[in-house]
Amino acid sequence: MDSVISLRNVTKRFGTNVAVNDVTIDVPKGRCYAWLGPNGCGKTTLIRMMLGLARPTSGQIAVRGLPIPERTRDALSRVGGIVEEPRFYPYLTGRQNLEVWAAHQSADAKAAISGSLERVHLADRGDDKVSGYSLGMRQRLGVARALLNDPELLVLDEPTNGLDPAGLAEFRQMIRAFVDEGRSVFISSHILSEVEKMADDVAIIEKGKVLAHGSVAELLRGGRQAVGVRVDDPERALPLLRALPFAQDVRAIAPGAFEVSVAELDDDALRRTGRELFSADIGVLELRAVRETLERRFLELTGNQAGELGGHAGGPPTADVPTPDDLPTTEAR
Ligand SMILES: Nc1ncnc2c1ncn2[C@@H]1O[C@H](COP(=O)(O)OP(=O)(O)OP(=O)(O)O)[C@@H](O)[C@H]1O
Repeated sequence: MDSVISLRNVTKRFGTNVAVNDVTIDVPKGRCYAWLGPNGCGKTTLIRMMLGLARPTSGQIAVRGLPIPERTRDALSRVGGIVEEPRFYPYLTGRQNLEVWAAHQSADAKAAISGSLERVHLADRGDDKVSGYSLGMRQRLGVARALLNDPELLVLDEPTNGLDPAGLAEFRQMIRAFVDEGRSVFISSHILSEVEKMADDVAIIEKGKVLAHGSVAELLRGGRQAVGVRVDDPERALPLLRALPFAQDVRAIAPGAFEVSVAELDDDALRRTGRELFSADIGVLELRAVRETLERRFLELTGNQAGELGGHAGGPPTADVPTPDDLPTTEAR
């Protein structure tokens, strides 16, 4: 596989605290790779090491095939990076900030300023002072700066922090456009739903350790699927649902609401579940396909309760729902 970043047994300790723990991954070229984990799991530390800003305690890092830190300068010549929040001179305009930065780079970087501002939809605000920018605009200006050296690889630490829904959608489109041009993007994030929409590949991290990695599609395929129903007569519905030939198990997830786990979630499973309930004259208030999400997968892997990803996860609505004694208990996922 052609990889743009390669990590081999990378560990970083701060005293007894292991911030990054024996990480081995390859980030394929031409894709968006997400490093996903809660606050404090070592995201910034890993990115700092990849950009030559910190040294690993042990292990090897290569970016664009060149070892870090020995060949950092060459390796990063076509890499744009943002570590933590991008910082700017507030009393200068967006364009002037880019000019200051480009002055330390190359003539090409200077020539790329207007194009970069356009790419991040800041062309019309480029001559306003950064002190008047929203957080989302500063994030985008950071990306514009990262684009000045025509990067093959963008490395962005929590780039969607603090963006509103419109800003998020715009950011996602921007990232996808880079990837469509054949560039590679490495982002860190603790926002599961965002990663699911934006990334091709993901590594799920807990306490500096990789719990699982692979393409988002693969990780989701391995997960649980179910038919979700809400009914007006749960007591009569439960035995009917349990008797469905394709039901693997039936979980109560809220008063009157169940999930019937199935091996294959197709229209037929939905149709037959509905028909069974209707024909027993049970009111069906809701009938839906429940597919695996990265959030569920993350919670399964970590055994965490919902919402532990720094308060942004907004987990499945199952964890705190009281469950009738005679029903199978809801597992924290
Ligand atoms: N310079 C440092 N000295 C000592 N400990 C550090 C240092 N930098 C990071 N750590 C510790 O390493 C661990 C990982 O921190 P890091 O900032 O990489 O996590 P993170 O996932 O980026 O968190 P956040 O999302 O909150 O920024 C934390 O326990 C942190 O306290």
